[in-house]
Amino acid sequence: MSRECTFLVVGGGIAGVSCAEALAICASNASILLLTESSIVKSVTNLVPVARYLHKFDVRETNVTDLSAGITTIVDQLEHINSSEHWARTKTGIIIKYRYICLCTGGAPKLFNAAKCEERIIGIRDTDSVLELQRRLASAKDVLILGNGGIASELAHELHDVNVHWVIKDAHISATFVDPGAAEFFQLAKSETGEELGAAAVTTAIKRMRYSEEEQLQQQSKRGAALGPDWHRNFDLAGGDAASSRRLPKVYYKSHIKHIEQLPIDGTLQVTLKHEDDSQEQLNCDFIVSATGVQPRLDFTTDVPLQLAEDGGINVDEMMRSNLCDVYAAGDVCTSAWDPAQHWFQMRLWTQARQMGAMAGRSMAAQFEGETVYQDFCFELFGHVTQLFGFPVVLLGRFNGQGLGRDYELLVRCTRNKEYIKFVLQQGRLRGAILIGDTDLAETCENLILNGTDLEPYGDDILNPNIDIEDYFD
Ligand SMILES: Cc1cc2nc3c(=O)[nH]c(=O)nc-3n(C[C@H](O)[C@H](O)[C@H](O)COP(=O)(O)OP(=O)(O)OC[C@H]3O[C@@H](n4cnc5c(N)ncnc54)[C@H](O)[C@@H]3O)c2cc1C
Ligand SMILES: NC(=O)C1=CN([C@@H]2O[C@H](COP(=O)(O)OP(=O)(O)OC[C@H]3O[C@@H](n4cnc5c(N)ncnc54)[C@H](OP(=O)(O)O)[C@@H]3O)[C@@H](O)[C@H]2O)C=CC1
Repeated sequence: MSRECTFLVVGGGIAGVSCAEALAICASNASILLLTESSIVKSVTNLVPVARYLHKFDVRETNVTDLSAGITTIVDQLEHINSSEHWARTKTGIIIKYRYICLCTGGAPKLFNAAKCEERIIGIRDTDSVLELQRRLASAKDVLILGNGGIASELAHELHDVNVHWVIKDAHISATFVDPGAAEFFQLAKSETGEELGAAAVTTAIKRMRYSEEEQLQQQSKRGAALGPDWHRNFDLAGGDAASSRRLPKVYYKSHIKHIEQLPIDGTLQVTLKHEDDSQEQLNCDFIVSATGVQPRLDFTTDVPLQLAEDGGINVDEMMRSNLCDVYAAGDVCTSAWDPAQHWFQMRLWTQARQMGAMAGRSMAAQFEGETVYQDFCFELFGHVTQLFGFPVVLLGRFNGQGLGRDYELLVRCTRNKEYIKFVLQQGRLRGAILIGDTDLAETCENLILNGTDLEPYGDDILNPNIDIEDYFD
């Protein structure tokens, strides 16, 4: 059996669907085919602007047949691409002749490797994996979460009726997203949940510090698309030990797993942790959630090797082109290999999957129509809107001083249990910000970063709670 199309998009996650939708707008007369291994695809809904270039949105699961008019679909798996002859073959043997192809095959959890105990180590990616987590939780008393990024932070907050052992390499929680100050803010808020907050609790503190000082202070399914914002709202993540319901997760800082052994009697895992000071500690758990990042998914072959980045992603240029002729890539499967703008860097997130998918769609359409297209403005500024430990969080620019070396200052305002605001300043200019709580500062920060406004003359007043900085600069 064979099919023919102008544009072939592979993957029904947010990148693939955004790409196909952009094509349906920009090249409405061309044939667009979406090839995806699951009949459930993801699309963006309820897009709400948080600032000029920053949006929050929900992700909807729909059946492939409900996609916009102009997009036809095949539920199958890509097996091989012959880029020289412009055709692809699926697992069931369908040959698809295409003019342009975009690979949006996402990623898979990069699991902690422990020989003989694999069966008790799980990752979270799609609905199936959460159902598996739920199944194991039902009879579990102790769970070990390994990793310190998005998934670990969400699970540490959401799991209940189970003892949570959270093992992290760093000196503070949620290190991929926040700094030690924000981590402490979250932990305090979590431990005080339900308690009455006294007057002292809402005192605001402002602190400015050099980076180096701060450093001294802290010594149906088939495999489907990745889950997304608020996925845990749809699942009850209760364990099998109601007695532990109110206990906070136990965090093992600066630690890593040295050894795991499965006990013969009941299959429990006996885990030996090694701490930074070389001391060791043993704990038992029913299973481990390895929340240790993603690796790009490339379960197909190509006639000419794809050029991959160090992290295993397909290298793409600013037009989302790979090294193969007329082969594009977007989302978690790709790695940006262009010279990034001053305030942008790649993180494997919904937002970027959507932006890259749409960019690939526009870029392919322009190539087809013989038009010129420029890289979208969204790649000028890193922006991420999320929720952590029940708080709204906005991350902008180089929010953790990424790539700034030691040459920057931090200005922090913190109101316990209410808000945490951190400005990353370099030579008086705002280079990044962490905004936790309902701060209403996202758009102002976005402008300050993009305009490179000199904030030196305002000193610490820039975060003075009695001064409305929105009025100052709008
Ligand atoms: C638990 C969890 C929570 C998350 N929470 C957030 C969040 O709050 N905010 C945020 O910004 N990001 C979040 N992310 C990250 C976000 O989900 C991903 O960055 C994003 O979904 C990537 O989209 P994608 O389209 O590139 O890949 P995916 O969503 O993985 O989609 C890839 C698609 O390709 C298909 N596919 C793969 N191989 C083939 C093949 N050979 N043939 C055919 N089809 C194939 C898959 O079935 C899938 O449909 C979360 C991720 C996880 C796992
Ligand atoms: N709210 C949100 O925005 C959310 C986003 N996501 C996204 O989903 C994807 C998957 O999430 P997640 O798995 O949490 O990935 P992340 O990349 O967010 O975090 C992975 C964490 O695991 C650590 N790690 C890696 N290898 C090991 C190891 N062998 N032992 C111990 N720790 C290790 C990393 O440390 P180090 O960095 O030092 O290597 C890092 O702290 C990510 O792209 C994430 O951004 C997920 C959930 C929520």
